Amino acid sequence: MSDGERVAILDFGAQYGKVIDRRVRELRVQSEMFPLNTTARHIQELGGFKAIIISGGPNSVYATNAPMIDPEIFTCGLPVLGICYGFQLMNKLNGGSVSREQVREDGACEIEVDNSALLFNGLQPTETVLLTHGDSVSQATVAPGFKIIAKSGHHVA
Ligand SMILES: NC(=O)CC[C@H](N)C(=O)O
Repeated sequence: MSDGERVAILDFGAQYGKVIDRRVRELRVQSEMFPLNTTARHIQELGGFKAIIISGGPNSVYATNAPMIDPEIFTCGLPVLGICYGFQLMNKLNGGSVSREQVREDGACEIEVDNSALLFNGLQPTETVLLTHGDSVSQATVAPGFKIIAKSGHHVA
């Protein structure tokens, strides 16, 4: 990205929202955090945004009053990275579904990564990451047109 270009982070209440912000800035890309109800139109009117990140959050997409997102976020032409709740919401709103697992994954967990995917360039095929979720998306529930490029399922801590 060049000067003046930036990433919009929609904050769904993750404890690590500020960490996402800091990590993006460490990549020398400007970022700005917005409340979860920010519209795609608002982001476009501000100008200069080249991508959108949707953070995680404490809710389940099926909970009563689960926070929603402007669906135009997914059609406004900007690439979108959904993390945790953000990813689950993205999957649901694009025709997939989300299921509640018997066992939560919290803490350090091993994940398998398709490091031929651009997003994971430079990572090892197996990485240890911090997870906190009870809902999941699987091959059976992933939205049409989406491709799974990382998966969890093995607790290591
Ligand atoms: N980390 C998150 O965003 C968690 C999302 C959701 N509450 C879950 O348990 O799966």
